[in-house]
Amino acid sequence: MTAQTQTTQTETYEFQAEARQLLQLMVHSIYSNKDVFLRELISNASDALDKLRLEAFRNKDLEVEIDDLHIDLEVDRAARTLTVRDNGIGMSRDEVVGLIGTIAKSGTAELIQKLREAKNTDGAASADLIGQFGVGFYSAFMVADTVTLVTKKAGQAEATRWSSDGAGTYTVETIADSESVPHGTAVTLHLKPEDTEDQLHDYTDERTLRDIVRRYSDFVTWPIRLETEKTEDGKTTRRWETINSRKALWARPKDEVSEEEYREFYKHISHDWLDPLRTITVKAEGTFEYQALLFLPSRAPMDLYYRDAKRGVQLYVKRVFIMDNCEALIPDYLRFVKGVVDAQDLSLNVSREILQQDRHIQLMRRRLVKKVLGSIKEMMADDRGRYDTFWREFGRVVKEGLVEDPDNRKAILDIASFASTHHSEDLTTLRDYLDRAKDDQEHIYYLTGASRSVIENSPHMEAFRAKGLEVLILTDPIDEFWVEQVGEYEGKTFKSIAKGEVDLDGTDDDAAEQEKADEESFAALREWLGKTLSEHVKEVRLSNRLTTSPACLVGDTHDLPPALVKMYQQAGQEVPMAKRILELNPKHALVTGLRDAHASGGDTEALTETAELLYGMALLAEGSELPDPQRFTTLLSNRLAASL
Ligand SMILES: Nc1ncnc2c1ncn2[C@@H]1O[C@H](COP(=O)(O)OP(=O)(O)OP(=O)(O)O)[C@@H](O)[C@H]1O
Repeated sequence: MTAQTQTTQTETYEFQAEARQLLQLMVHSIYSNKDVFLRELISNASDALDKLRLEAFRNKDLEVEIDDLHIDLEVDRAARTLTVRDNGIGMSRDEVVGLIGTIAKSGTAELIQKLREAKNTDGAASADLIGQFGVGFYSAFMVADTVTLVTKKAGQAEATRWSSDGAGTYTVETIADSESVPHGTAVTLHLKPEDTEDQLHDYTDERTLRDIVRRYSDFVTWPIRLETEKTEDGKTTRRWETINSRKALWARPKDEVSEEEYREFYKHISHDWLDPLRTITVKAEGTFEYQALLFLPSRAPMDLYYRDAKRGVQLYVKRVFIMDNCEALIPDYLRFVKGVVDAQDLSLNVSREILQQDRHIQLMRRRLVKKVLGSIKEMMADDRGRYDTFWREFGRVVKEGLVEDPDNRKAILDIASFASTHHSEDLTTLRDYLDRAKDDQEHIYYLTGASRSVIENSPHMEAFRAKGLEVLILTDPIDEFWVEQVGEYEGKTFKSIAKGEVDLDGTDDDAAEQEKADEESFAALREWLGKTLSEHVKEVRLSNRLTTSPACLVGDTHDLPPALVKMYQQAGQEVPMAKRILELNPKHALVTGLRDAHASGGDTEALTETAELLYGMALLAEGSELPDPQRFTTLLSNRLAASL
């Protein structure tokens, strides 16, 4: 943002690049339902009133009147303007520049990139994308050519005027006669001409405004007022009329609230433009009374995986807004849940620190978590399609709970689903996995890796495929952590197929005899290979998990898997990489050939090179990196050249 011109008081600024790009999308209206601009402006005004009431309560020196807080819609039909005015907290000049001229949200750049791509192909897709983000104030430019904002921060003397046509720049000036400006914010829209074909309605029309407010903002706790005209006996009078019912939705009995009201409330608090996937209501009576109205969104927000991702639950105390992003109420792994919790018996002065320690709050949090997990479970049973959408969007985050929240492990595993070798696309629950398994199967087999195809083609999978045993395919980074910690589900232990020995079924006598013979005939090779590859592996043994590959690498049961070690190392922790075990397929020609060449005292250098190649191939087959790719390719190309 750079100041280009400067008069005594008016400065022209450029919008931050990302803000400019988003604005352009607004001006060119990628979103078909333009009425929602009013919801966004009312929502901002309502937040500003909440903030002022709280500030006045906390700061007794702030001399402001808070008995008559409201949002006014003012219409000037002749000038074709609509003003949304609140007498809330207002903004200082610096805040106007910082808050309105820039977008400080994580993920903005990615969103714009995606929007650009989607816009070229599909308008609906881009509207969907913007829905995940919420553009708030900027949506005014869908319906207005010019937007002017006059604001004065409560308790300060200076008032500021901001104005822009939504192109590259905006102006900011300090108002000379600041005294006469009341605290709060007035946003004036110079409306574009009506164009019903483009769903651009006449926003100076009383009926239109009433309808939009009733539809989107009825439950806003502050009065939304409209100046109406009445002609009686030839005399016209004007008066302010409150046009929203102001009923706090969470306080009303569930059966008296329509689905649509819940949906609009969700959009009001979440700034999401899509409908929620599920609505969850909680009511607790007794010594600690509270009500909660929570929602599962239908789409993951852009910033879900950023460190500064906010939690979506707001805390109210006796209908008074206290704070956004209340981390004491909902754990990190449910950070996507949006909603409101209204507690009766807390002080309005409650701070984040106090909340963290409050025993009642901890109990409340536990109950909310149970309710959310329970609701997901219900959705799994009664609406599988919705559950699948939910899990696709949020499953990765929910699985963090397996590590973060040991008390709810079972409940989380109950609602989790996983890719598996049972089906190429559909996910499976653990319950279904166990139902398909043979009664005597003691383990839930899994393999972690970078992608489905790497896992499916890994040599570790061979014997399991041959025996028709189902293996879970775990590809999310978080999977590496929880499988290590969770241990079991319904008495069956999780077992990595790349760790420890496998004993897939009782071996018959013939097989046992064969095994014994193999052990003897490969003993010398194993010993020699163990020495030759000692830098890389701690042991060489015969495998019964391979059918087609010559060799694979496996970990000891209690070793950390290499991917996990790498993650810890990237996070700056010193964790040594444990050497693994090289398993040989005694039926593979390369392995028997190597045994024979070694037994007959073949060229040591050539044998050593073959050993190195064998180790390298085992790494490649499981999708790991080679320690020295250059050397591997040299050895391999020499071999290939010699064979031609
Ligand atoms: N009427 C208002 N009174 C006081 N501050 C306001 C008002 N309108 C906007 N703001 C400030 O400007 C900021 C940006 O508003 P904007 O509507 O663009 O985004 P938002 O409401 O924070 O989030 P979202 O993009 O999800 O709607 C707000 O967070 C608020 O601090």
